[in-house]
Amino acid sequence: DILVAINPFKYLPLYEKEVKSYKYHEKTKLPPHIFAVADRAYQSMLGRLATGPRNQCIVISGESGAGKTESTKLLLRQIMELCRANSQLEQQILQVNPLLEAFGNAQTVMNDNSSRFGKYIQLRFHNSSVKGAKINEYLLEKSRVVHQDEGERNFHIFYCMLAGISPEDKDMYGLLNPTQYRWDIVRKWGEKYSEVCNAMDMVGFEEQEKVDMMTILAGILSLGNIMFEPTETDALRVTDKSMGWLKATAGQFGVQEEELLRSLTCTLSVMRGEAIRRLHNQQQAEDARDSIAKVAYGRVFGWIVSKVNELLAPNVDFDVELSEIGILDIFGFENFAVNRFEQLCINLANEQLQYFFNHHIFLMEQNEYKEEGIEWESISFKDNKPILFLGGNDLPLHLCLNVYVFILISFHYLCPQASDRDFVDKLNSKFKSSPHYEVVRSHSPLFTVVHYAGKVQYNGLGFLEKNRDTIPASIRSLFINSVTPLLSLLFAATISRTGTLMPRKAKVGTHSLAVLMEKMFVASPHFVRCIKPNGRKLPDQVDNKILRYNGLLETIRIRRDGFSWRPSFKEFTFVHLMKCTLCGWCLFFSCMSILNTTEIHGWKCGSSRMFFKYWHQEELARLLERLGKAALVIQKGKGHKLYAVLICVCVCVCVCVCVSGPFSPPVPLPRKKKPQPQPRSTLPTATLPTATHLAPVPRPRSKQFEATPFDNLEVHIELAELVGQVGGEERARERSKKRKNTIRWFKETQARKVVHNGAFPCWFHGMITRRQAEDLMKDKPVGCFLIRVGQSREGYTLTYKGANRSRHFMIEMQSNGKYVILGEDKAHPSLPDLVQHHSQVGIKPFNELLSTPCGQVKEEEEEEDETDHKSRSFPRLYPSIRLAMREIQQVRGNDKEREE
Ligand SMILES: Nc1ncnc2c1ncn2[C@@H]1O[C@H](COP(=O)(O)OP(=O)(O)OP(=O)(O)O)[C@@H](O)[C@H]1O
Repeated sequence: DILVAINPFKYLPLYEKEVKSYKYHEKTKLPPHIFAVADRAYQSMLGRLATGPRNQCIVISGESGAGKTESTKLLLRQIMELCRANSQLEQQILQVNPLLEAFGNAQTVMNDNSSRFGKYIQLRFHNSSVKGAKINEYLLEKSRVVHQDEGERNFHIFYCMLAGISPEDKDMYGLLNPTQYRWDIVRKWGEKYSEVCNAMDMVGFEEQEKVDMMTILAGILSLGNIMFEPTETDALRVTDKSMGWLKATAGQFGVQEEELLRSLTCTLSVMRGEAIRRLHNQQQAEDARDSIAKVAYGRVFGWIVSKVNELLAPNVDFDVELSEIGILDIFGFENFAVNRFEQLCINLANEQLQYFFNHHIFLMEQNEYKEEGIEWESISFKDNKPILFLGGNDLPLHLCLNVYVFILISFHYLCPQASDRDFVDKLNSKFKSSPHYEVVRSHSPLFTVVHYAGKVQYNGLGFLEKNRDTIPASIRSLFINSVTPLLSLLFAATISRTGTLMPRKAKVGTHSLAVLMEKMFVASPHFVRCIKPNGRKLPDQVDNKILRYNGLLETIRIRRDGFSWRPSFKEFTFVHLMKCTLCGWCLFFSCMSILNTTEIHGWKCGSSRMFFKYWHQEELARLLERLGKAALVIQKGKGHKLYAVLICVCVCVCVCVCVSGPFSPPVPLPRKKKPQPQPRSTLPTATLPTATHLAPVPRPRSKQFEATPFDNLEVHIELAELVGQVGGEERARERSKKRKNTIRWFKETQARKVVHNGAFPCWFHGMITRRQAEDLMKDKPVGCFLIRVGQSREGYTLTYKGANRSRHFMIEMQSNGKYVILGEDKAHPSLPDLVQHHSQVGIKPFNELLSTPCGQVKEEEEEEDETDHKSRSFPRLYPSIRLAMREIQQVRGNDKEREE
């Protein structure tokens, strides 16, 4: 199937809850929808759509601003919805997009939120639940950090950071007002910053890592403000005004100021064992400055991606086989006023994708009709192979090297001294007679490529340098020796040909688009073609020519007349017979006889495979399901009672789960009446029955760890109850061990964070049981809540008094020390923060607010907790950053005075 998605450029109520819950694979009459693509990919991966289980890939294409990124987000959301297992991993995966968007997207003239990198997201599943995710990123447009054409902006993260950061953090990182930076950073993106920080917390970044990364970004901005001037000798110097910026950059990058200056103003090379120093002229120094910024930014981005991959790696044994759904969202086709190296890469990647599409939809399909003897009137299409590949070679697609890439690489190896002009001359002489290339007569090294989507003129200036993309060894070793471990790690790592950060040395000649193509070729593809209805980004307006371009009409024709599902006889009988075999039916039936038992029409039979229209697959899946049910009834009748019992048990469990809801307590089993918990005078809150007694007993700070609300009577009673039962002693010992461990974990790692002004907040009830929590809630108003420590696991549970019963929410502890209510998308640095947040933002699924703390008797004093401040992370060279910033402010002050 191919989904044609037209960008509405306005809100449409198409993605609401009820639309999400449609069962697309069960209903054929539903209109086309991006959620249906998600559903089809998910069900096909599980082998539920009358096909065997297979890896899937969803290819999203279209020009810049056509809606690819939005479609990717909707696909991800829906797939997560379909495999909903309420695990934190799903929320983490959803947070990856805002994170990558902040660092990899920017405003362009074509799109206010344009992806400046390509991504292939691999979602990994075991059975029906998601187990991990991996992001592959391609060709980040790093040059944007130091240069933007008119109407274009820098990466979003810089705006977010400067607009959203608190004054204290600004001081800590060494940042000034946006207007103080030469690289354009003036727009306000306040809220986005907290969104990005939350995304990092949710995914699992450590606090110190975040601080180091933000400090590097601040360093990139400071670096941009370093200016040079010539001296009487040959050497260059940094202008007086920008000396402070040099110091700030050195502090932020964690390197020596003199060494940074040296690497900007000269190049060191070793010849025959002798070190030779070559002084830079002003242009070379500025180029060195810009290239450090580009490389540092590119590596930070690569690190974020590899960190995300590490944090979202599947946590399963190696021998567990995982299935996969891949989603490809690469930047769309681009044609700007000036098109550079980056545009050529982007457009060639799009060309390659178009070829993949043509290959699947037109070539493979029509070839199959011919080979299998199906009657077919051939549909012509615009083949873009000649634009892409070296003429006449018969290599498989993923091994073909693009002609331009080929020439660039050969230039790089064969003529290291060649200029950009030489490169364009070479292209001119090689392709002058090609219908897909036009020579441009000009002093500048210009050339035109006739792409599948239109003509684009490129400016070859800087092509060879950008293709080399190397940094001098002296700069590399400067950063490897940085006191900031993150920077040192970033520069010690190698970078693949497309810019991906590789912890170990990349294989020479890795052609990552080829690897991607290889992955996609072995998966079942689903295509989403995004269409930009007009170039003015306006809703309700469609330009006439839109439907004619990109071969859309031919695509629609082949979909209407063709057969999108073409299983071999073996594949078809495997699915339809094997399933039936389980119920003892139709063991030796052929494909034909299977189909003859149905009322499905319009399919065709080739010499080795079947040919079906797109709707046949769904109809067959429905028939199969009906057969499966019938088989169960028969099995029951034949005396397979065990099956029947098992099925009944499953149905009962499902019904129970559905009735009780995702967070509701299990139906309480009748229990022996227990004695009411008795208060222990020396311990606070946990076991005390009335609100007045629930007030925390303030204690001197030094004693806080001895006086946690633990070891209450109820625990001992429960344990005592177990002793005396069969195997009870063993179980009691086990439980007691678990509790002791949890208490130790709490005292050692948590107590400090929960304590406020020397006491535990009154909503914190220590280690009480679920039943105790519910008893405490009995007469409380709706909105009342408490937090308790898990009895057998290191973590917390929030008990909430809902409209007609108490609900229990697990609080997930992330590896980076953050707290998240399971299923929520906001991470919090502490439990008090979590409580504070959810007193204003409702908890899903009923949007419930925490309004009354259970046991609250007195207002908490508004005093800042010192422990909070002590545990903060700081940039490594914080004191020198402060000194430099003071110097910069002083210079600015002096300038102002002089002006006045
Ligand atoms: N389904 C949609 N509903 C409403 N608005 C949409 C939708 N899809 C896209 N848009 C609007 O169009 C803008 C551009 O979409 P998007 O960023 O997804 O384009 P793109 O194809 O990914 O572009 P690029 O290749 O430049 O990254 C969005 O910022 C949004 O305003």
